[in-house]
Amino acid sequence: MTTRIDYGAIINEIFEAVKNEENTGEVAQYIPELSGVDPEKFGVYLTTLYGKGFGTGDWETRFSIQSISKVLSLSLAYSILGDKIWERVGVEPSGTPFNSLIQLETDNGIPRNPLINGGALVICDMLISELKDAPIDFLAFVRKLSGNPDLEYSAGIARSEKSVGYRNIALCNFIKSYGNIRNEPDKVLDFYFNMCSLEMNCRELTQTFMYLVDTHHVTSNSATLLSMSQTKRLNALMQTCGFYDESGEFSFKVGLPGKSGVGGGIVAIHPENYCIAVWSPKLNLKGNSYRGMKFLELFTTRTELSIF
Ligand SMILES: NC(=O)CC[C@H](N)C(=O)O
Repeated sequence: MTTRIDYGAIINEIFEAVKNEENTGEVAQYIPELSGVDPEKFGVYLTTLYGKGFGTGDWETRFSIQSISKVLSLSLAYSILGDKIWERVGVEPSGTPFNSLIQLETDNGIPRNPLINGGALVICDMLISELKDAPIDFLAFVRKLSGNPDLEYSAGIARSEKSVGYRNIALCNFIKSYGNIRNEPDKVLDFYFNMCSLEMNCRELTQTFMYLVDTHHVTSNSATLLSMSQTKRLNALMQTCGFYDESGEFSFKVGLPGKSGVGGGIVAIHPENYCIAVWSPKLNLKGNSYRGMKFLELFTTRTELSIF
């Protein structure tokens, strides 16, 4: 089915159309180091299941992947601990912003899902307990997954976020008060800020996420990471929770499992078919890339390749 689609031509055409429209929204301001990123950056890359790649615009420029990293830490924790992780974090969409504290009190410190900040902090806590040195081991894991040994955290961005990280510090301490953070909050937060500061370009993102495209384990080394059922579950979580309180909208308009980050990146998966990454730093009011959402909506409409 997919071989007849000229991905390269379609990507270029939609890229030009979106680029010629007004670029609305704002670059994330609350992390000082991120606020200086050029708002006009715009890149796209698609990798197919069998490794063909198509890129346009600024796809070679690395950016801060921020919350997209939450899928990677979740995958690692899931591969180590299996279904035990669901005792400490839920699988329901939160319907609230990514850094919201509001449900945690009624939910006794169990975050609604692992893709909001509270849930990701609990996953970081699990990894600290399980790994010898979580920041180092996690980076090694991502490098292996991506096949790219020179991926790095951005020390500057991690430091910058930590210096104003009041919300995440509050979240981590609040969850700790319910006993759902086992390690020292400072240690958990340091790992979390490092994890979010990981930098990749659009192509590297698609290559890293191929394990979620290859749900039947036909090409990549994904079989060594997660079972087929676990892979499907991760895609289900991205479908329902990947865009915070805009997850319904993303499903409605794009129709793919995906994950966004406040650096302006979005990665989306068409299981058994392709992975696509878009980067454009201006965010809408829900914290998702304005052009990224627009591009993907047009892309799945044009190719008729959403999962629905
Ligand atoms: N949505 C995001 O990408 C948020 C990640 C960011 N590091 C934060 O914790 O606020």
